[in-house]
Amino acid sequence: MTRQFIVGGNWKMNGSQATVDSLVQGLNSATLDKSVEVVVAPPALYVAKVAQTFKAGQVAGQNTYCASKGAFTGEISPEMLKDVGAQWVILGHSERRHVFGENDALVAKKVKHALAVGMQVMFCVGETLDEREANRTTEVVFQQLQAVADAIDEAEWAHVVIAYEPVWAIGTGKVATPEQAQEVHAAIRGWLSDKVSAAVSQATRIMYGGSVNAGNCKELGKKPDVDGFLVGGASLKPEFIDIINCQQ
Ligand SMILES: O=C(CO)COP(=O)(O)O
Repeated sequence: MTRQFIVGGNWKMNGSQATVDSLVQGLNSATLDKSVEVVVAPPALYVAKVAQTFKAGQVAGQNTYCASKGAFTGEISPEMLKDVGAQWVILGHSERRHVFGENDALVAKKVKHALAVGMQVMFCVGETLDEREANRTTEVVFQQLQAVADAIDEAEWAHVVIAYEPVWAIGTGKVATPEQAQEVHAAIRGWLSDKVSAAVSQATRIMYGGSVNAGNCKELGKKPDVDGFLVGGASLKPEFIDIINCQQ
């Protein structure tokens, strides 16, 4: 089963109208590997603008709430993202979990709602350093997966990409080794086979995220269960193009 390689740029809370324009222009004019699916996730305020101007791929929101509308001050719905031209949303990012206190139950509700609306979801999982050092990596990741698996139907996995982002590797410059990434990706694929289905296990793409850059992407990308990257800091720099083209 060939899974299309996917590279996402999570811009997090960075940029301005001017820098967003120049990032989009840079990607639009670059020569990108056409076999790679590219998705960029600008801050919510810039999603509409990027959806209109970005020609090199698709656009994601970085978060949404689990309701269509209503008295939820400060939140946006997946319907709103879709309305302005985004097809994707990142959910369960470790910064949402650890800085904003989102738990597995809330993340699962958000995934369920975004899928019901017809969005594609990048669903993030990953362990903290303490959890890794206590040999709890797969226990934590499987628990995060289980919450979503309990909330969605087997067919809905077709619209989910899993992003394995070890918390200790995010924004720290400490990248997982290709072997560490492969080990967890293979465990996630095994879990999908046991708990969802063999077909979903084979078809679901698993991206790696955490200090990916132009220097380490080639080796990570060679691993059989690494189907792409979710890139933070380096997605704001010209090297994002090298990461997209890492398989050439
Ligand atoms: O959180 C990430 C992507 O969602 C990874 O961030 P960095 O690439 O900056 O480590």
